[in-house]
Amino acid sequence: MSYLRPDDSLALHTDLYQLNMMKTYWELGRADRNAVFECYFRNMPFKNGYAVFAGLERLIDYFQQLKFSETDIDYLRETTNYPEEFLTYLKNFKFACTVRSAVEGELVYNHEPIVQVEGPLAHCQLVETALLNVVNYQTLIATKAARIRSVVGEDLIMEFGSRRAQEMDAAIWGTRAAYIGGFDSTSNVRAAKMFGIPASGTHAHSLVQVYQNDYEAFKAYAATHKDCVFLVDTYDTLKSGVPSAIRVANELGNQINFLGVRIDSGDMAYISKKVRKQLDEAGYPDAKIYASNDLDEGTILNLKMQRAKIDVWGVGTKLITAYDQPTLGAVYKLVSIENDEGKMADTIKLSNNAEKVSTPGKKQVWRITQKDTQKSEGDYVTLWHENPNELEELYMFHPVYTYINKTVHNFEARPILQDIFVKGELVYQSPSLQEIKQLAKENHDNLWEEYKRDLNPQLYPVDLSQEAYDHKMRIIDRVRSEVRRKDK
Ligand SMILES: Nc1ncnc2c1ncn2[C@@H]1O[C@H](COP(=O)(O)OP(=O)(O)OP(=O)(O)O)[C@@H](O)[C@H]1O
Ligand SMILES: O=P(O)(O)OC[C@H]1O[C@H](OP(=O)(O)OP(=O)(O)O)[C@H](O)[C@@H]1O
Ligand SMILES: O=C(O)c1cccnc1
Repeated sequence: MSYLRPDDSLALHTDLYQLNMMKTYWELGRADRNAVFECYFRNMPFKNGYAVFAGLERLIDYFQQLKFSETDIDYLRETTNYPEEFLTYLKNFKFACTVRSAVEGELVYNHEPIVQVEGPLAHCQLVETALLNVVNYQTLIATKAARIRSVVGEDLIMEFGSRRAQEMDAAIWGTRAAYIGGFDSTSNVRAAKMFGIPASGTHAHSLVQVYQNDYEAFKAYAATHKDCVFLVDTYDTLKSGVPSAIRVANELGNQINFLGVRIDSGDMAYISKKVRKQLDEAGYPDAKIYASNDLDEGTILNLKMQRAKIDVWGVGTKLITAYDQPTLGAVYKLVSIENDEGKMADTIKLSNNAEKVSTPGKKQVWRITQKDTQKSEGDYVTLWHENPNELEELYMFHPVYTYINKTVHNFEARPILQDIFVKGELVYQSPSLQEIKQLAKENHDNLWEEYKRDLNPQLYPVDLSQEAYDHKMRIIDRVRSEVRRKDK
């Protein structure tokens, strides 16, 4: 394959402007200044009440392998005017940042840091693109999956998205994210092998088209497989598909496990009820009805409302492409930088849009839980040195609409950002994927119902500490008055 060099690395999986900024910092002696960047998103995906964090595993792999290869350096030499000294600097690059992050399966919310990178400015700058690439996609898909899980209840959900995913990486990592968010299995065998996710599947219309007859096709499949789910809608579900499935099941008896039938078109409420009746009357009350066809949480909820007799859901396109919202919109902003005196100076990005004004300073996010209910009261974003556990009561207020406030007593505060790398060394032991999935489920179970509803959930409070708020206001005033002075 001509496009992949033998030493292909992910170091160039970055925007050119990151390398150009690195060059500026390097040439002017700022590359090693300590910097803090934070990643956060501004709006809740799918207008959901929570998001499920995913992507850390791949980020860990990325940071661990982050190195410019020979051919990366050759490529830059050929295509840019970077001087040899800068190329040597890149060649010797060894990632030296401290990375703190929410763990996978954690519920996260808008306007709070979910990943923080601290270390040499040039290193922090290089990783922005890949970090956002991974977190934006995987957190989006895990959240979509959680929405779908929340409407199916205890039913099985199979991930069918690979053929429609935005390329191969998305199929693989989207599947993993979907599993974290609550899916039970995947049709993608490679993803199943890589991550230990159960692989599952039925068969396609092509099998029936090959035999040009439902009965012959199901008989062929049954002769070669013990577990059988027959796809019954190629010609006529009620008149041909289901009767043929029943005939094969009757003929083969215990030689097969007749698990059920799949429907993939038509009015699935109406058809599934008829199919249920046919299966029950034929003596197969345990045979399950599988359904697929552009399903998402909206259609599934609607089908449930119509009392569709569907037991297992196959979901592809609308999950893996996050059909109704193609990106999480997470950003990565500089919040603090070492100044000429060697002190950290907190920085801000101003905007006319209050939502887009960044919050200066290195921060921690604390999940505030009532001790008696064990339910979360909201998240409290503090400057790094603050610890709300030292307080008797906590005054929490909306960072824009400050009249929305409350005082919380008898609480505990759990830090969300965990140390993953310290000065380039991995210090975090990743849990198994099963443990991550379980954590996501427990977090979801422990959330108040009003944040979990599919439509118009309550806004989960993400508040700034008084100190973080005052600090932000002071910096806004200072920057504005400096701009005004220069303008005169
Ligand atoms: N009872 C129902 N209530 C609400 N939505 C449904 C119901 N039955 C099916 N749907 C959904 O309606 C859409 C129908 O899509 P479409 O018109 O492509 O299906 P079809 O014509 O039956 O099948 P195909 O084109 O794949 O042969 C799908 O998203 C499906 O999930
Ligand atoms: O509908 P999704 O949620 O994406 O689930 C995956 C779809 O993939 C298969 O269809 P196929 O590729 O044969 O296309 P078609 O049934 O849409 O024609 C399967 O029968 C599902 O319909
Ligand atoms: O196994 C299935 O039924 C399946 C797999 C991928 C896409 N659609 C259906």
